[in-house]
Amino acid sequence: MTPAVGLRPVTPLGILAARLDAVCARADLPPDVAAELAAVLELAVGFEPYLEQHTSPESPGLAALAERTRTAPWSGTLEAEMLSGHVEGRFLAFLVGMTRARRVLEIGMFTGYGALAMAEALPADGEVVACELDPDVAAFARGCFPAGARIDVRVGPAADSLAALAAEGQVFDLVFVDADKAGYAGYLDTLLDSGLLAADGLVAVDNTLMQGQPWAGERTANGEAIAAFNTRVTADPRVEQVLVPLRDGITLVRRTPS
Ligand SMILES: C[S@@+](CC[C@H](N)C(=O)[O-])C[C@H]1O[C@@H](n2cnc3c(N)ncnc32)[C@H](O)[C@@H]1O
Repeated sequence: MTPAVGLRPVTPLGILAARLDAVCARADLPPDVAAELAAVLELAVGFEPYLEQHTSPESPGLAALAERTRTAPWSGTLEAEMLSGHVEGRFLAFLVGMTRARRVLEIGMFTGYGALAMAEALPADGEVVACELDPDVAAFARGCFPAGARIDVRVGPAADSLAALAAEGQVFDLVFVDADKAGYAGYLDTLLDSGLLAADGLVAVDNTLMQGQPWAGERTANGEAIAAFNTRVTADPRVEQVLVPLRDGITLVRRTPS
């Protein structure tokens, strides 16, 4: 996604472009190095806008939700950059359509962009259940959803919501995991072990590139958590997976065919 004006880059490519831009601005570069760096910068800067331009547009409801999120006064651990956005939303909507999902679960809703993108792609009898820890952002999301959006919001720690959903006997065809990174391994175990994930269900796990931290530079706590999750899931014989380099990385996971 193209970072909106004022938003800091949060994808490996966005960070790469910003760092290259800073290097290119240096006045002490030899002309041939400056010319080569400028060409590399052009490649990096144009990549994510090109994806946006060649992806079907977002619905008016999603565009309005994204604008309200960008202009809201965030504080604490929540920030506008958390929003998944146009290209990722379209990707999630494609997953709903391709898997013919009727029941979708989101773990980590924020202002509801991913939840609404998936809900828009559901058949008439489908539903999204979206888990969110923060009651204020859950209320913000509810205020953004159009009438009849078919999104059941569960407020509280996702581990508790998953236990409740499992106790209710709920089963999901598609699950989007996008909450606390340290919780990812536990969420995947619960989905696989509790019956929450349909036998042929698909799990999409967000931020599995975590701004490049698993393989480059220093790691934050989130970088450590994602590196450990990636190592664990790759070695897990219960599942097969592919890491799609969209935005900050989305790993698609499903049970290994028997
Ligand atoms: C990256 S944002 C989600 C973005 C959203 N999926 C979208 O499509 O725009 C992560 C969200 O997970 C929530 N979260 C963090 N820890 C959580 C937990 N333990 N249980 C439920 N939600 C949690 C945060 O409050 C935040 O709103």
